[in-house]
Amino acid sequence: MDMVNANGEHVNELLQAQAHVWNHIFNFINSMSLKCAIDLGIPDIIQNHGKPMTITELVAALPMLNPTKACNIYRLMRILVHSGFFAQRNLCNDAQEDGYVLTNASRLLLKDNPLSVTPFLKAMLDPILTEPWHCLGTWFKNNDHTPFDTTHGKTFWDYAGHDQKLNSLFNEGMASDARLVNSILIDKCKKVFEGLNSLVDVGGGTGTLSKAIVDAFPHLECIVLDLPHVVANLQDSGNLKYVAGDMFKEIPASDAILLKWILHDWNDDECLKILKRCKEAISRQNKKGGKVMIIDMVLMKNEKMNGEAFNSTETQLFFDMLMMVLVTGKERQEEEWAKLFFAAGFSNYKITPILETESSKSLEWIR
Ligand SMILES: C[S@@+](CC[C@H](N)C(=O)[O-])C[C@H]1O[C@@H](n2cnc3c(N)ncnc32)[C@H](O)[C@@H]1O
Repeated sequence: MDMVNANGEHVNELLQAQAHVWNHIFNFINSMSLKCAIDLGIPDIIQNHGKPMTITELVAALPMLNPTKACNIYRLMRILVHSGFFAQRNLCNDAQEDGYVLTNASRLLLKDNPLSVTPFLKAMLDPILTEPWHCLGTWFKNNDHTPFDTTHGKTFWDYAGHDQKLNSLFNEGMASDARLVNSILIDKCKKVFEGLNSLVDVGGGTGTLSKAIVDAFPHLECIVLDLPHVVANLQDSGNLKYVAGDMFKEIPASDAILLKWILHDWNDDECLKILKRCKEAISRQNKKGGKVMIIDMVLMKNEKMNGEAFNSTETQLFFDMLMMVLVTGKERQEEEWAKLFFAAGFSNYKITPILETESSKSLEWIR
């Protein structure tokens, strides 16, 4: 029955609104519970058990668990079952017990999974990256470039250059995403690499994607250009070379340039500078022009955002906010990308969808 309170408000609607607010207030509990499960090694323990694992077995297998906390593990597991990271299966034993099993999402968090996203989770949920979210409101009222700068007094890139912990966490997080993209990109976009003799992976991190490209196209000479603290101590091997430098100053000459998760880190003016440096690098190699390959997401149009694909819309919006809080970048809709490409002097572009949240844009530049 639809009850109305003394103020004339519909009680059901009021309660739904309250639940909506509460769920958003407590959204961080999902991330932090997941982080805790990773800290405790729960996905790997369940995987190694080889069959559905009862709560008693799980508690017994958790290393260093304080015995007084053992009675709380089922509460952590309950919320993670609710959020889809574990499922429960009946063990068909006399006790009619349930055992925990992994889901597709927690399989992606296993240490031995070559596509594990755990390094990305550890980087994104480290307090160095989560603290700036508390400064978002302050940042809207001050002159700082990013909430990260407001919190830490320096840019994200400067911080990583001076703090080995953030440098490693971030590089490993990026490498884990690159591994997942590799597994799909090289097959789907083979044609893009055909006919190229050289490639510079600008901001290529520790070279995970470039290594896979060189393995798939052994004739290709590939340079990974990144900041000195990222490529220090990395060994060249075969056709793959590391160069320490600044993409805003100069990019080594090449037939083609790869920009994976670079342009979304920067605002439009900064992106224009990077794209111009890319064009210069290509024209030094080949007067006839060349190709810039961009791997980034294309934000869906506003009218589609409230449509059926709620999960990928939310992922895209999360990434866009992340770019605002940590760096000076943003996620872009196709029109925004096109404006940028034409402003930088490119004559054409082609978009190839890879994942729901990522796509590869290849820019043709013909002189
Ligand atoms: C979001 S990460 C992407 C890494 C890699 N492309 C990937 O997707 O796995 C951005 C990269 O740009 C690099 N970077 C930032 N500023 C740079 C600059 N001025 N010159 C060269 N690289 C830079 C960072 O060190 C970092 O490795």
